[in-house]
Amino acid sequence: MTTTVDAGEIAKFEAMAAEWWDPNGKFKPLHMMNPVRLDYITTQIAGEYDRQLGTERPFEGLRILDIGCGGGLLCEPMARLGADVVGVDAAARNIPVAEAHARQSGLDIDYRHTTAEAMAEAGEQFDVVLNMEVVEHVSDPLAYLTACRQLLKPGGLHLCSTINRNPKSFAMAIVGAEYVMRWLPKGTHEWSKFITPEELYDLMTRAGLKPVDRKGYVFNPVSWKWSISDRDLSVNYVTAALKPGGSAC
Ligand SMILES: C[S@@+](CC[C@H](N)C(=O)[O-])C[C@H]1O[C@@H](n2cnc3c(N)ncnc32)[C@H](O)[C@@H]1O
Repeated sequence: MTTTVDAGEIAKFEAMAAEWWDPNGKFKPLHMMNPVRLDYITTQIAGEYDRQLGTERPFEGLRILDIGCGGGLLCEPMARLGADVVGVDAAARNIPVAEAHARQSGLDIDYRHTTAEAMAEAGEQFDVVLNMEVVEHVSDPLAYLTACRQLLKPGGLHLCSTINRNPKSFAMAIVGAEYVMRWLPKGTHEWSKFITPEELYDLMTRAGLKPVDRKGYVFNPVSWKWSISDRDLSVNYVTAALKPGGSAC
């Protein structure tokens, strides 16, 4: 089995593992983006599986995999919405941090230290694969996305966010976030590993997924808030894709 794990990238996340749940720590940008990420994720899942947001446990009965789950910033809200959640990360130290937080929150989440390809080889299947801010950290994005597709049931939903590659994303995501605002440790991101939306659509298609939507996440420095944009995918963006075959419902 080939691995898509980039050991250098994983070492960076191992070193920061204790800070996952500190809103002012090294994962501050993810905490700041979480409301818009969750807005997109919940809307897409509810639309695909015909669930009513605002009701109690609308995701009951859905099996969701959060691949590259980190400390569980997305697993926990999915579990609160009633989903059966598996969180997987290649960085071993993330797992006890995520488990301890879920325990404190009274949530039952199945966290595992493994990889997408190992899970796919074991034949695991999910209704939804969340693949948020991970693809820019793997060694082989095509092999990684192929494993993500294998992990979906036919008709299943793949949600993937990452960072565009252009001069603006270099200025914002690396110079701005790492050197000026110091939201992230220097060296967290490698600009050359960023992926344009066109490249991601092409990779997903080659991996056997059918892209169906893409949106940008845009930061407003005046309101200090993130919002979702139909047009501006110049830095952070998110995509939805389906595994062909079968019906999602
Ligand atoms: C930027 S963090 C995103 C965490 C989480 N998805 C979120 O958005 O809150 C990237 C995570 O992906 C994990 N990771 C990187 N490469 C991976 C791989 N090949 N398989 C599984 N996890 C990986 C890292 O250990 C890290 O926890």
